[in-house]
Amino acid sequence: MAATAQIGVTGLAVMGRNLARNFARHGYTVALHNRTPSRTHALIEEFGHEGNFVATERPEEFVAALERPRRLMIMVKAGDPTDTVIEEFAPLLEPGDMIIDGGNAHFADTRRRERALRERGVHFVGTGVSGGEEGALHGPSIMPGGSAESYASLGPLLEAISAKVDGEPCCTHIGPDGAGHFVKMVHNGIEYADMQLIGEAYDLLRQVGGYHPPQIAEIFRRWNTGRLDSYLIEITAEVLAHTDAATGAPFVDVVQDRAEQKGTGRWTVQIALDLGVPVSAIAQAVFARSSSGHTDLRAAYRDLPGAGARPLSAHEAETFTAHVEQALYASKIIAYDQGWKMIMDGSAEYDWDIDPGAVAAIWRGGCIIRAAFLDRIRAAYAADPGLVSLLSDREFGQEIGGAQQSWREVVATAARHGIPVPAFSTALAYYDSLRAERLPAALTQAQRDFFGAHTYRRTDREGSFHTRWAEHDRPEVSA
Ligand SMILES: NC(=O)C1=CN([C@@H]2O[C@H](COP(=O)(O)OP(=O)(O)OC[C@H]3O[C@@H](n4cnc5c(N)ncnc54)[C@H](OP(=O)(O)O)[C@@H]3O)[C@@H](O)[C@H]2O)C=CC1
Ligand SMILES: O=C(CO)[C@H](O)[C@H](O)COP(=O)(O)O
Repeated sequence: MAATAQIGVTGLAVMGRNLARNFARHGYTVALHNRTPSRTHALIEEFGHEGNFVATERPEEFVAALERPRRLMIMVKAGDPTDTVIEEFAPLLEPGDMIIDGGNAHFADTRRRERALRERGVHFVGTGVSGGEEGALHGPSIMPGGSAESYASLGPLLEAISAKVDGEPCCTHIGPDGAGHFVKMVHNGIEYADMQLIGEAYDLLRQVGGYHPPQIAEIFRRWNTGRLDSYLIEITAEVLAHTDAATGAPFVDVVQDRAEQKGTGRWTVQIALDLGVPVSAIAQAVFARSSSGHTDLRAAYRDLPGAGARPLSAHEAETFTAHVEQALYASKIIAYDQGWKMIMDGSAEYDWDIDPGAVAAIWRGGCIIRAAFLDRIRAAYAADPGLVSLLSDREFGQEIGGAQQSWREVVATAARHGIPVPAFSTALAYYDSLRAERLPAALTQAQRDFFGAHTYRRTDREGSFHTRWAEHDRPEVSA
């Protein structure tokens, strides 16, 4: 077989198929492979006219169809299937060739795979891809890791198929080995938090505001023309305006209220715990999904006493809606701030040298969390590349300051009406913890010293100290 393809894609389910079509639509010849050949043939039959494809069935044929250095993209189910596919293709490759894993792999797996393939001279490029099925076809946000050398060869192809904002590609080299998959993982963690916050806003507008789903869809549409302008707000309006054809009920009412997850949000929280980064809004979003699925616990708690929601008057509901918009925006700033802190701490831990402004820039288009807001984050890092927190940026600081009274009103109202708002309230608690002059952490340290002689530091002098709590006069000693 002649080596005519600039890129090959193996794994032709929703993502791989559309990425392959996107490459072909940009003029690249694309070799195709899938474990089950019928998917390859279906793609050719339906979309073969869109560009130059080389359909293959055997791994040897697939590799032989690729120009050197070979660029072989894997779009299969993350986890063991990715290792299976690597083991199948790696022996057929030569030094300088590239394997690009565009699946949602755990970055630790990517680091392991990159190390192993580097020993054979093959570049392994763990690449985050976001945008879902449509994004894959029309322009996703792409987060490649791996070596700078591999990016020099691969970058132009990925940039060509990525989304564009102001003419700039939503793709950049994130950093070595697992950096791309790490950043994609945090993207998904933020995605979980954003979705949970939007869900809480919807619940409040419905149960306290007394609005029906189509009215809430209108509110979201209005918000989508302002500072909350984002893909997730846009699709929420579409979902809420949709009527179920079978029952005539609002579609949202016929969907079971048990949220599922594939794992990237959970990984974000697990890794955040290891890094010691307090991503509390993301964690609450993960826990909210898991508690929604605990039907046994929900049945056990259902009849317990609590406040019930009492809809407000129309006039009060209008004021309340404005408060909810402020609370949603303020909480969103916190969730993104936590995500960025995690990216920067991960970058320091693994020596990746990630550019925080570049991450904001490539998330402005193509990805699920794309939002007008990301351009503001990009601008904040452009103004101060060493920004410790988004809230150190004057504009974000002023905005959250302006929103905080409404935010408190919303969290208090939710508590009074018995509406769970774990993400709104944890975001507010995070804000208040970090701005507090003194925290009860002092008491925690004293308790730890009492029961475990763990020592404490004093406010008035240097050093570590221990109080001998069991002795009568409780003497303090230097530790
Ligand atoms: N769906 C989405 O919105 C997004 C998905 N992703 C990630 O992209 C990747 C692809 O996702 P998606 O398109 O949804 O497809 P799936 O995750 O559903 O994976 C299906 C593909 O994996 C192949 N596959 C599964 N097991 C094996 C195996 N053991 N050996 C070889 N091939 C195998 C299937 O082949 P076969 O046809 O033979 O069964 C099929 O091509 C995943 O890692 C996913 O996490 C990333 C961003 C968004
Ligand atoms: O990567 C994605 C979007 O960015 C995928 O859609 C992912 O599956 C979303 O996560 P989950 O299924 O856990 O909600």
